Amino acid sequence: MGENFTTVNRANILIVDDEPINIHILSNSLTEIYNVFAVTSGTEAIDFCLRTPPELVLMDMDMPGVDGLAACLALKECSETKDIPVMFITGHGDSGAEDRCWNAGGVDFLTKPVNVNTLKHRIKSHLALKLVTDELRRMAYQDGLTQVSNRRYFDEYLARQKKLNQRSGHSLALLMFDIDFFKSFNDHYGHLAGDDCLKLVAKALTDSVVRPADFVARFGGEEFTIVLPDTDLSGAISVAEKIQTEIAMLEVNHIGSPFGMVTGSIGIAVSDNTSAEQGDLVDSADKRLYLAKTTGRNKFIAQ
Ligand SMILES: Nc1nc2c(ncn2[C@@H]2O[C@H](COP(=O)(O)OP(=O)(O)OP(=O)(O)O)[C@@H](O)[C@H]2O)c(=O)[nH]1
Repeated sequence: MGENFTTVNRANILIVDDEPINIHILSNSLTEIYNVFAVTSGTEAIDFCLRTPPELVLMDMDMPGVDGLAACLALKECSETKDIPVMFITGHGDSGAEDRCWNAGGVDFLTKPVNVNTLKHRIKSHLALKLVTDELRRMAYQDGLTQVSNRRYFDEYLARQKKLNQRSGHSLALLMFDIDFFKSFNDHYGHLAGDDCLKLVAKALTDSVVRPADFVARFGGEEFTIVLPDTDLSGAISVAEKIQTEIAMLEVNHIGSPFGMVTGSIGIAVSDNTSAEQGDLVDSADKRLYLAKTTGRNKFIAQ
């Protein structure tokens, strides 16, 4: 004994098994260390993971209806659940069954009856690995200064939303936001104050959007983008107004601006089935941002 299994304290683990007795055995050996949840079918597992993604899934292979392999494949195909590690636990010890589990996207394979000690070690190791990969993924996709998503993630997210938007026929809105007279802000208050200002603006932008699919990213320098899925022109305009209010509420003094305070300009582009944007959404939003800049700043332009 003396082994410490709590590297990832109270991680959430989902057990998927159609036999309550198996759930009972596994859950009894893990509840002291982890938050253990259980469902009895592949369909319930997918629903659970979409609503409250656990850190790890222990998946039975054979289940009536959607079996473990199909459930794992479905989890791997969905962007919200694809990074949840799935460990298969099965009565089949043959290499064919094992191959099917790995091919479905499983990260591990244990045969019944499960050796509880082995199970705990394997879980601990997978959770430690997930912690590191989650952190690396976060660093790869987040802007280090403002903590909002970076340009790389924005490109991926927008491409994904465009595809969804084409399939559903719903509208997709994009806002480009740029701080006004930011060069003179840096020149007057210094670069560190400029960095603080960027952080405040990023927070104000994040506070301006409410839906889970709404997305804020730093496009580069003092320019940010906001992606609003399933949002039409009037929805995009109301978000732009909210952004202007939030930025005004920051009350950051800016002596080099005619407005006396930090403000921003916004270009809005919306694509939908009826009035598809000519060309690229980013390009359209950028052109309108430029127009907002050249016609006074501290405003938004939508068409
Ligand atoms: N502090 C700080 N400044 C940055 C950062 N990234 C870009 N900038 C500054 O943002 C300023 C952008 O200046 P310009 O592109 O001339 O735009 P502007 O002064 O805001 O003028 P308008 O956009 O026309 O209102 C430059 O001085 C950059 O150095 C950053 O990460 N931190």
